[in-house]
Amino acid sequence: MVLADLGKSLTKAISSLSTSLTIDEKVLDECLKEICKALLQADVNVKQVSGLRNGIKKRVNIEQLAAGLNKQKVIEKAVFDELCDMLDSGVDPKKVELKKGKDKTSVVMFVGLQGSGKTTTCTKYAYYHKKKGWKPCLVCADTFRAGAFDQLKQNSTKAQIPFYGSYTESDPAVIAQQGVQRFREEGRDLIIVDTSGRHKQEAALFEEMRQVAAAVQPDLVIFVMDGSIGQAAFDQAKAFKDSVEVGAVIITKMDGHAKGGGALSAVSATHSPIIFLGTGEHMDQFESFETKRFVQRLLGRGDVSGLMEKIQDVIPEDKQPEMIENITKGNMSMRVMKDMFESVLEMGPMSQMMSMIPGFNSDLLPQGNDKNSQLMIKRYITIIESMTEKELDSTNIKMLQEQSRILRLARGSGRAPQEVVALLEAYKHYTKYASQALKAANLPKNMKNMKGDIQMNPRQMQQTMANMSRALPPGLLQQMGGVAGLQNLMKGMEGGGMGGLGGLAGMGRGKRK
Ligand SMILES: Nc1nc2c(ncn2[C@@H]2O[C@H](COP(=O)(O)OP(=O)(O)OP(=O)(O)O)[C@@H](O)[C@H]2O)c(=O)[nH]1
Repeated sequence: MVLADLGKSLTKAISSLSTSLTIDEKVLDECLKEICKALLQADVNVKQVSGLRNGIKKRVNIEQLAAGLNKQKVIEKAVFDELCDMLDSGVDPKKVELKKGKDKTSVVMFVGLQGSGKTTTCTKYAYYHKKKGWKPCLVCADTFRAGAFDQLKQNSTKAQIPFYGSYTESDPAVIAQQGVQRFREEGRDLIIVDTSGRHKQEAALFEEMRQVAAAVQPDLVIFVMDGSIGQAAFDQAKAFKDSVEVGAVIITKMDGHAKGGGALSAVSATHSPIIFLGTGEHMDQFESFETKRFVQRLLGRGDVSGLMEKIQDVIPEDKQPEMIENITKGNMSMRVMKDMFESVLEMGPMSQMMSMIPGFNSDLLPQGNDKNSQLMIKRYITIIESMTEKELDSTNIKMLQEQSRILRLARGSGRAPQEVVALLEAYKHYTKYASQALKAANLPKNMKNMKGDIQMNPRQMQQTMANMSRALPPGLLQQMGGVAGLQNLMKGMEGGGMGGLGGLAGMGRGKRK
């Protein structure tokens, strides 16, 4: 999970309240001390930390709290609200959201220092929008770094996104203008322009940025910065904002960097909205940022809306009702199972998805296991691909388990017979428990509502996840810490594992966007 350590420390500090017999000023101060320590360790600026502390104290006046009020819940809510305030730039991210329109082309220009992850992020941003139905394309206006052209070209080929660049033209403004013109003529609706970086903020970089901006007249300028620099992000973000009209910020390298929290709060303090976070080197390690959802996740409450958004991204809308209905009724064919596996692969790393589920702890997935589970799913898909049409559409497990069939499938897919057996076992688990899980969550109804509110309360979510966990293929279950790991998890979800934040339950049911 993003900022896992900070999240753990905050949750621990809040949970400590539940172990005190009475919550008085002293207990509150102790809890606040731990919260402040965690934030300072994440490199959040001292002034901001002390502001947050005072803010919580103001919101929670222990002496004046009416008797009978649940003090712990009042404190939890105050912590949540103050963290949201600290990470809120004051600018509504919706204002900078790209709007799709008939015959409309949006031009987005990326700026940032060298090595900040700008080029990687351009492709992630293009890929993200491609999955949402846009027709993105990439223009390389970075003539400063020799390898930039090839890097962006390679990335765009991998993501199957059109690319424009030049080995011979040395003026970035000219390349940018030519690329934008070409793609406008081709009817692309999102043109992303990657610009040069420099090792440090210098006049030449800012001048070049202004020239490219004048040439392409961007609808949005996105500043990309490296999250590992912590609170130093404030000066950097401000310098870019003062030199070119920065509309939004993307913070990269939020995976595994202790200082990420500092970077987030520092950028918000410059009043620039953060719209995405980079959480790894791969194309799908990219998450949209929304303050409340982020804080919910930070405090172990998951991000159900984000998870639903991901599911919606990968399962075509017209296929959703049919797929959900089939699974709910327990009529899942191997063909549907293959669609599901493919969707899981597209959704990105398992650990990222897990961290969006309330109460799930990213620690449950041992490091490096994302790759193993993806590999296993790919093998299952290979086996399914060697099935006949009749087998693909069958829901008759007995027929699929015939020995001669297992051997034929193993030969046809080049996999071991044991792997075919494992796939059939996984299929059995899925059909049984996925159906129960969807019924418990009333998903067929909720799928229809997804554009609006998500009507799943935390208890339903726990039930759903309990069933879903049982539906996991045995190998995958093992990688998640086995049955013991899951039992711990479920216990945690029922008790303080949701960060002891059960009282904030209603807040999870907000709007999607
Ligand atoms: N761990 C991690 N690495 C990242 C992330 N984003 C980018 N990187 C890596 O950071 C390094 C620099 O990324 P680039 O995209 O080449 O940086 P750049 O800002 O375009 O550099 P210039 O083109 O020289 O300006 C590469 O090794 C990327 O793989 C991220 O979110 N997490």
